[in-house]
Amino acid sequence: MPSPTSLPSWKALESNYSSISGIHLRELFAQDPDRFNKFSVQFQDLLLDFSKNRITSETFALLLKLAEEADLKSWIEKMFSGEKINETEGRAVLHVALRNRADRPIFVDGKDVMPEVNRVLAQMRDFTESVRNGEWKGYTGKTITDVVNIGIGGSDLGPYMVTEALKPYGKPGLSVHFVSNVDGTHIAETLKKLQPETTLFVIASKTFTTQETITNAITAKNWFLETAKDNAAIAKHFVAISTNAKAVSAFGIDTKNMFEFWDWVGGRYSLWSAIGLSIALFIGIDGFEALLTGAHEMDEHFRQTPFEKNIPVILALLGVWYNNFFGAESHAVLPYDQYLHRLPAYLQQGDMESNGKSVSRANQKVDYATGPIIWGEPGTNGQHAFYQLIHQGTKLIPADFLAPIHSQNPIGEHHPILLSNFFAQTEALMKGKTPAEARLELEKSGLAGDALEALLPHKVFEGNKPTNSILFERLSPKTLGALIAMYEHKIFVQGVIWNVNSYDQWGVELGKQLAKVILPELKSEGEVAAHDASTNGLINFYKQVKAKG
Ligand SMILES: O=P(O)(O)OC[C@H]1O[C@H](O)[C@H](O)[C@@H](O)[C@@H]1O
Repeated sequence: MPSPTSLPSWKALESNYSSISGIHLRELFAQDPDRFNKFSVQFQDLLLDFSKNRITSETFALLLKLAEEADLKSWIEKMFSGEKINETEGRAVLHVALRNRADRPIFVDGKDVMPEVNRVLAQMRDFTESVRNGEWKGYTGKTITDVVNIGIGGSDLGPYMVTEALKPYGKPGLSVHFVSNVDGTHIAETLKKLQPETTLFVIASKTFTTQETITNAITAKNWFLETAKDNAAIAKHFVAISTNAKAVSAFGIDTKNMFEFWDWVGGRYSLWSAIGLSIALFIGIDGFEALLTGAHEMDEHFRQTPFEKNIPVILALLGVWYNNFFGAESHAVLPYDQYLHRLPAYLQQGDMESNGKSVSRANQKVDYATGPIIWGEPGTNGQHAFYQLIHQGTKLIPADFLAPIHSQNPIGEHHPILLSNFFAQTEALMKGKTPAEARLELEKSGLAGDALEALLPHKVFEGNKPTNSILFERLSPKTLGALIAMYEHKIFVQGVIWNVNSYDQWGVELGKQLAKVILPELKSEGEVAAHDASTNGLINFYKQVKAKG
């Protein structure tokens, strides 16, 4: 696979960029009344309007050509057929198998993975139903009222984001909590609200070696045993989700209370696996399967739709366009739905841990930009915080706006007000306000002379800021599944174009290694001198102040 910058379409895009970078989106809309129809796609209840992007038909054609030249079609087939495309770890990448509702056989090392996937799903069904209908009892015979998922990264962000997003579908009387941070405050504040006899702990860790998760799990176990005083009671209150049965039983959880998944499921792609147990407990297994169905349908759309109508492909190509040709460093995710408040955080791991790479699949340092910085907040909160910078700052921030047509809480005028802000913001970002328009407004307000001239430049909006608008009927489990899968495939396509392995994460290792060295130093007597002056200084300052009590 050659460097993307050597592809003919890349060169053509460079000259396309030179010819269109001076053109304003206003002009593009004025030139072509059909622009919305040309640059929007509908898939089921979801509409993607990408007409407010700085592209012409020629740009779009060249971007599609880039996908062809990057051999995207065959990469998609490689992923869906279980090829080991995570080369540095020698693993297949098969989150699509977890939601393969068509049960199409998918082989890894000559073995169809689907029977195992279905077995664990059936185990999740049995377990979640018995907890939800009260058959599963705690050690004193009470039903479970609280589920605490202990996990971090991919073993936290997905289930947390989804249970927040699907709150209206949750079972009344059953609450879910998430503890991820090793900061004792996280678990302490969570446990304050809970009773050991009605609490179920779900210890979620692919490796079951993650320091934060094991530390939190031990604290949870100690807290539980302080009251239960009987190790046999653990079986009723602790279950594990992992690929590492040995470590699970070493921790003291019976492996019959373990839900398995496999090394071909990446952590940040694992909410579809048993890692989704807390989701299934909260919304029920049928709701969880609806989430899988939504994702599966997006998978099929991605696999089978020509690139020009393929939503993940289009989003990915537009991202490449801004990242590599306009030099945009970040990408904002702006959900106009309070239930999606954790989506930006979830996508930070999904995207940044996947494509935050600087070495190519050819094991060479890349000389082009790869994954963007992902950030965002729900609308309208963001409008009153950072939109100023998007509108009038010096940086180009492409953004995704997402919203449901129907609110789950249709109270008074709230939802039309929310959506009017969505539409207004994307319009304002696109159109801006010209100096002539701003002047007219100021004149109408009675301003004149030097005062007007001084204020005028501050009142001008350049506009020409690109946005994607993604509207969907309502935030159901199925639609949410489709939305998440849409972003997963967007990330995949960008990884293919940038020629990086989106499925390893070596960059998280160094800090872990060094923390292992520092932890005993914090506990030992005397000053440390083994690090650089800054690190020594910080550690010794900590020790001095700590010693004072
Ligand atoms: O599920 P675990 O094995 O506990 O891993 C939890 C997380 O930690 C790692 O350091 C990785 O950065 C993440 O990709 C992973 O999701």
